[in-house]
Amino acid sequence: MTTSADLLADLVADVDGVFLFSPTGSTYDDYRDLEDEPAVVVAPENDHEADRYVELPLEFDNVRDRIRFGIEGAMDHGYCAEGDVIACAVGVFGDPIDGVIRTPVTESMHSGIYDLFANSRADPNVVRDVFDVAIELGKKGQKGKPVGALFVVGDAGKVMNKSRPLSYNPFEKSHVHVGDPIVNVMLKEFSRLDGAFVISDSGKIVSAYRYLEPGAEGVDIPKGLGARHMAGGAITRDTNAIAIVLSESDGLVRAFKGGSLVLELDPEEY
Ligand SMILES: Nc1ncnc2c1ncn2[C@@H]1O[C@H](COP(=O)(O)OP(=O)(O)OP(=O)(O)O)[C@@H](O)[C@H]1O
Ligand SMILES: [Mn+2]
Repeated sequence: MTTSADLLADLVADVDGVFLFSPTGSTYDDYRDLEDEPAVVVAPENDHEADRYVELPLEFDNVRDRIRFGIEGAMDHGYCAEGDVIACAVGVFGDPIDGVIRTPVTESMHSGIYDLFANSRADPNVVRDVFDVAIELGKKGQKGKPVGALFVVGDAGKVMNKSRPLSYNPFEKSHVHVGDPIVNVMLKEFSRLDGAFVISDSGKIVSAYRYLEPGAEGVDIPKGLGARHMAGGAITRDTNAIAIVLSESDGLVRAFKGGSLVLELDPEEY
């Protein structure tokens, strides 16, 4: 007689590695002394001082994105490689781990989501802060109305060279950084107006109201997206910046790098 537990055990049979997504201390302790390869911890902080650790810069409510991020990060650290099969223990409904997902490490897992944070010119914390602003703006809108916004992050000198002002720059002589508490308020206020925000590698807001003029050649952007997304995508091909775009029409936050769409998030899920 086979029990359902036997069948379910097949899910984790013969895996090459176990990834624990934001485990509690006691869960991590249970795995600490495994005979096989130690588990990889994927979490916002390395609370348990795991030897094999991938930092999660955003919560990634979408479990697929979370797993993709963890696997790409782990590949980058040399914790797994193409062809491996991984058991990912994740919290789908909340904090404690409540699910296990078996996934092979394949080229198609590689969406560039890790690369976006880890290998951008801008500081990963700056990238995260800009995502936070875009997500918050997407949730709340401006006085209840949906707003769109375009943030170009990193390689600011080159971005400035490939753009022109649409209006006076309110950040001209200021030294405001994306992480500053006042910034959320300011960016929300200015996002009602046209153009892009330009942000430096270290998070300084260089300009608002920039009209981007990149070459649109060789840009691979899904059909149906308009000028804001096209300009945002294209500038990331012409420069080493990344673009984070909040769409006024569908409310989604998208990120572009190297001229391609690498991430799509729904602010309502955060
Ligand atoms: N080249 C550009 N540089 C900076 N901002 C731009 C550029 N092109 C368009 N925008 C901004 O995007 C706004 C919306 O344009 P459009 O509707 O064509 O874009 P979209 O990609 O469909 O974005 P949304 O999904 O928010 O509607 C414009 O009002 C303008 O503020
Ligand atoms: Mn539009």
